[in-house]
Amino acid sequence: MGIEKYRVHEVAKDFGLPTKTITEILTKYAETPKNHMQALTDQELSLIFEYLTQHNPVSSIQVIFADTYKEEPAKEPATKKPEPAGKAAAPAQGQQVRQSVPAQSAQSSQGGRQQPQQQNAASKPAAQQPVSRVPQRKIVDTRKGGDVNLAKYDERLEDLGGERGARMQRQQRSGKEKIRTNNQRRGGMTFSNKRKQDEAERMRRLQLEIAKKAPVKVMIPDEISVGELASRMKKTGAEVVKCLMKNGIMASLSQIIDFDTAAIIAEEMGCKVEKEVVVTIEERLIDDHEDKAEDLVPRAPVVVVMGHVDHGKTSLLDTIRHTSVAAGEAGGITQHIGAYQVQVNGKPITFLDTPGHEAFTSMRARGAMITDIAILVVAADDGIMPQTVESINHAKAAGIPIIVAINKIDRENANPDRVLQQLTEYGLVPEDWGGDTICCRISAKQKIGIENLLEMVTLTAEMAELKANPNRSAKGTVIEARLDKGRGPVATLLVQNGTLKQGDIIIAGTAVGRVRTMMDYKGARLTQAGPSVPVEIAGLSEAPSAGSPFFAVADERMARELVEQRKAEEKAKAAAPVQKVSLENLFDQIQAGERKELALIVKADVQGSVEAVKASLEKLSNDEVTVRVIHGGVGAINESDVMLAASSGAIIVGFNVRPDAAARDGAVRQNVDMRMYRVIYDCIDEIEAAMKGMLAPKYREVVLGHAEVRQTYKVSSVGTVAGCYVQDGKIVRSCSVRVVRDGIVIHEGSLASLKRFKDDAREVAENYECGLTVEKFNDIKEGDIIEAFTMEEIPR
Ligand SMILES: Nc1nc2c(ncn2[C@@H]2O[C@H](COP(=O)(O)OP(=O)(O)OP(=O)(O)O)[C@@H](O)[C@H]2O)c(=O)[nH]1
Repeated sequence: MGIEKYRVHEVAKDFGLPTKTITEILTKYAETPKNHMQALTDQELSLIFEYLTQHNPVSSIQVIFADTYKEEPAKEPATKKPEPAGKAAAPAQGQQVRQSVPAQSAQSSQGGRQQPQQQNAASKPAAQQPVSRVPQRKIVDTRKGGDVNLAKYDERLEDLGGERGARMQRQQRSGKEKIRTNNQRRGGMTFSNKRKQDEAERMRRLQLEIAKKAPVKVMIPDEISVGELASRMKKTGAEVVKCLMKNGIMASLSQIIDFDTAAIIAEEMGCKVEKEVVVTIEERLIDDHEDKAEDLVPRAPVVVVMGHVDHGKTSLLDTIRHTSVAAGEAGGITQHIGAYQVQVNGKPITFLDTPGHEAFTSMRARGAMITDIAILVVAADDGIMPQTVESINHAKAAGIPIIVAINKIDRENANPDRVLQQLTEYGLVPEDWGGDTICCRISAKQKIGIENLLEMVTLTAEMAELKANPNRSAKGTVIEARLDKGRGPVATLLVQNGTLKQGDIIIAGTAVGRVRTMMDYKGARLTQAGPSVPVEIAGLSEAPSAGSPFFAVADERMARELVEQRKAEEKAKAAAPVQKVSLENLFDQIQAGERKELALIVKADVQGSVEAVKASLEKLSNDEVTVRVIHGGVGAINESDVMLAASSGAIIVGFNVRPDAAARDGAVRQNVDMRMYRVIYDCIDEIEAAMKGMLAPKYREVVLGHAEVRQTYKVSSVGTVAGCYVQDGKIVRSCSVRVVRDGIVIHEGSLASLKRFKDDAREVAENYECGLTVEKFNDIKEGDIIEAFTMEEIPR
């Protein structure tokens, strides 16, 4: 077209249109919108022409010719001044011109020269009709170029250039053709594009519709938060919460629900459920497959010795060890490694060489079930004592058989029958009396009845059909571990399944390493150890904690990765509070189906109270939750009670008793809920309310401190003054106090006075002495503990 730098505003001006109209056309149809100063490409120009052509149709063909004539003279007036003739008749003439055009069309070539005068006259009305100007422009550029002028040029070119001209002409034609078809295509494309878009939109809607109808497939892992489930089902959180509520589950978006619940909800909401199997490093690393029955072979039983203080546990363990060693290899030096094995009639028995139930319970608290049988040592001259009862309850809670060893029968005042009688009170009916509890009379010191006891152990083990598969990688539990100056971390391991070999890579808690050396309890080097064999090994990166499970693994790199992961988890766990059972969360746990049993430990000042409370509390059992007192005893709440509570998920209930310092610390550390009561009915009411979710404790007791009574003075006008030493915390004048004697609360009330030397004191801090009197209580004795406490409102 030969138009160079034809700017938007120029085009607009030429068409007599506002620049905005042109830019609008471009915005609508061109690829890039333009502002008024920008130059237009040929394509954009033709686009504008095309648009204006389509939107400004010409009324008749005459107009075109009229314009053709008008166009040329338009250039000439500058040189040739138009004659002012017929000025008045101009409008009418303009009309005439248009009508006369057909007659002139035949001689169109001369038209240009013959018309100036008329044109001049016609130019005015044309200017007065801006609407008609637009089509005029359009026609000049497209039609005129094609139909009139080009044909003329073609003729000339043909004459002039011959072949070349013909070629050019062809090119020109095809070029023009191209432009046209391009234009046509453009227009067509806009149209078909729209259709295509419509079509695509329809298809999209259709697919959506189908997708909506087809059930969404959701992958649900073992546990999932309500929010995550909602997003996986492509539903809103509210919809899911509503559905959960419909099913009787009150859960917020962040709450975790198990697979079964999630699956029910998902199916109800029209989804197809698939279980998501998440393979952790642990699962990849640790071979935890079930053994086939044919691979299993009998293994030695693992036995623990329990009982009351001084009833002879250590003596019994020593006797057994020495008897067996003496019998096996005379003069053999035994090494203490926390566990050992003895042979009874060619059958091995593994003893955990850690007397007492502390170690046993602490392991169980970690979930380690390592013992198969418990030997309960009861001194025949002493009978059943508090720790004997604890031991019975620990073993019962672990679900292992108990063999009673009635010890010290050599003593003169030994009364084994009384022990048998007492045992029945704890549900252990001796075989002699028609029950199924094996009771052996022994003397650990005099080595009487030991063999029989051991035979009974093997017999019990046989009954239990204890088996393991020695042909797999080893797994077991850490019995104890320490840091040896020369050998580094050393651990006693009990292999529970498989065979541990020297050089194996093992992982135990956050410890990892290769088994560098392996020894049995006699200190003899071993290259491998099968099921139920205790060994001491060196080679771990650190000393693992007792009770941790260990595994022999194949991939050291992955094992180290797992250790790192565990360390990070431990760190996170240490930062997060542990969710254990308490009366406050009991109802929630029952509701969530997490708790079917409420385990309680009852401690009271007298046995009568224990029995009464036990009976009343167990009667609270209902369809949803069973109340079970797993241990009851007389005396202060001790660390062992706390450990049992921690390992069994129990709440401790105390009547007129207090926890000792170790128990208090342990309870805080292990998050064990301890409830102290003075009246049985208060306890029953509170637990009943907690089970029904109606517990509304508004106040919480805060212990301020403890003072020990060192001296007492009788002052006639005031009563008994106690000279005390504040052991911990502080004693505050306005606080409440309880007087505790041997772990038993003998009085609860408030202070009548608090003095430092002769002056009244508002409070007395730790490690200071003070004098105090208790309101309406004068029976204070030396050695009593004054516990100071206040009631604090629990913020809701
Ligand atoms: N006469 C007699 N004394 C025994 C017998 N068994 C143990 N004793 C004695 O009872 C006391 C306590 O024995 P231990 O074996 O230390 O008792 P324990 O149960 O291990 O005690 P703790 O380790 O304190 O829990 C020791 O003086 C033993 O000598 C026995 O069969 N006969």
